[in-house]
Amino acid sequence: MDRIEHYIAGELRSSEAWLENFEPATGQVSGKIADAGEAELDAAIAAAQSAFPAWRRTPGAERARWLNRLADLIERDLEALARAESEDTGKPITLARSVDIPRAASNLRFFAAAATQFSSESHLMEDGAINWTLREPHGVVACISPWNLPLYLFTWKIAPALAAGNCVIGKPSEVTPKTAWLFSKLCIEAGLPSGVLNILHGRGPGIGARLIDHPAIKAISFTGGTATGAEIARVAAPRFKKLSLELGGKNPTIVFEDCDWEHTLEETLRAAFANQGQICLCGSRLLIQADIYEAFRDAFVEKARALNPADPALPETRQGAVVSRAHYEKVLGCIEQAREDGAHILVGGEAAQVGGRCDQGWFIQPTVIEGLSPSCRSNQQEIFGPVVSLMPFRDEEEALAIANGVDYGLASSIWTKDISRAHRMARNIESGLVWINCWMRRDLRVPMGGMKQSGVGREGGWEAMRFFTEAKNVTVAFDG
Ligand SMILES: NC(=O)C1=CN([C@@H]2O[C@H](COP(=O)(O)OP(=O)(O)OC[C@H]3O[C@@H](n4cnc5c(N)ncnc54)[C@H](O)[C@@H]3O)[C@@H](O)[C@H]2O)C=CC1
Ligand SMILES: O=C(O)/C=C/C=C(\O)C(=O)O
Repeated sequence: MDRIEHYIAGELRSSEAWLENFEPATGQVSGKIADAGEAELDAAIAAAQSAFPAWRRTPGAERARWLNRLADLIERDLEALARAESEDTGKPITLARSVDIPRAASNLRFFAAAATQFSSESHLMEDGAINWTLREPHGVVACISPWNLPLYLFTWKIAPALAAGNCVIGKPSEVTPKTAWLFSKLCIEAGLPSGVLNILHGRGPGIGARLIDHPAIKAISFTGGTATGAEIARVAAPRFKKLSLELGGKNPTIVFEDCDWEHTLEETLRAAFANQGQICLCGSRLLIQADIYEAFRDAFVEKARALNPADPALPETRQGAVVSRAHYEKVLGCIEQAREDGAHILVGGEAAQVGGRCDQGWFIQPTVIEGLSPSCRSNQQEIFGPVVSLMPFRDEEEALAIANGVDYGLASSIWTKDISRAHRMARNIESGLVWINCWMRRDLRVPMGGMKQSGVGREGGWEAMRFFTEAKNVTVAFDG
């Protein structure tokens, strides 16, 4: 049984209170998680504050060396980390091995490079002055990450924060704490200076709420549900803490009659069901042009039927378990609600039975539904599970009206060979990310984030480095 402890001032540290950790594939307890309280928060803040003066003065090239060293250790331990991620989340081991853990290392390497390239700007004034814009780290910042891509999103936040010279209190999801705990052991092995990074485990409404409220926290980067994002904004905004909120989505996948058929089928299936539909970028509304609606629907349903949930530890598994009992019940409840609203379930619609060691696991059949109006609950609320809703559309105008007719605006994908149409759609669609003939092709340099209730601010590339710094402009007059 794992005993998952905090990482404070360069050491592992436990708590009086403990939570249980579960393995979604078996539904069994896999370990205990220390649940941080006031004392651990105070210790972590004190450690970060005392590390900050030296860390902010550490040259970018040296901060980069630390981040690269941690990336090396992640790559060395890829197999163990992938296994831990799969056990903790229920995701297929193959996905953890090929996506989650390599991306965690890439995040660290990417922002290591950024630390060496991020520079001050200057602007000459022709009447005899020069502006010199400094970018200074905030001090102690909070990085709060969710359970769907645990180490991937944890490192996506802490890497730019550290690269920019901040000291960090990381708060991984209490649902999937394991890889952040293994990462803290790698930080100890690497000898990362004490207090530069601290990791507190525990309940969101407990230590998470305390953390965002703490006056020493100058900026908060959060990824998770929209309701939690709203609560964080309510607490943080009146104290003028800097906020980056990456929240939910109800993303449209828009398939035109001239799409590349096989490629579109494969990729829209992946967009709907990757990680059991538990990625904020997943395409949970599949809009299909009327002329091809029935043929595309039938081919899509056939492919979805073949995605049998199975033991995530097996290398051939493509669909694993959903992350927790609570989430399993939530998703099944959403399917029930769709039924009540009159949905026609084309495939799935039930819990999936996976035998053997997974007999008690939290598996849901990949589910495809149709027949609901764009405005009904199932087509408006984020389900965040293996459920996709199909809707026909006549033309671009109707596709845009459906696509934009939700409170979210995170991601969209457009499938057509007509590049002019693709550009017109991209211009008019309300989402922070638009993919044309691809889905989730990630370039770490691009701004990543959403419009409307999908969030505030952007992550990635220079956006992240700017978020984790405060601009200070110095104007120097000279005799021209
Ligand atoms: N990126 C995304 O779009 C994600 C969306 N979700 C959505 O959110 C729904 C709820 O999932 P949850 O696990 O409850 O996610 P959540 O948004 O509550 O949790 C994300 C992180 O926030 C922390 N947290 C929770 N309450 C907090 C508070 N008051 N102050 C500070 N930190 C807090 C959690 O401990 C966790 O580390 C899901 O059903 C799903 O629809 C969940 C995870 C990721
Ligand atoms: O940055 C990415 O590649 C993916 C981000 C995904 C999320 O933020 C999410 O699913 O919550």
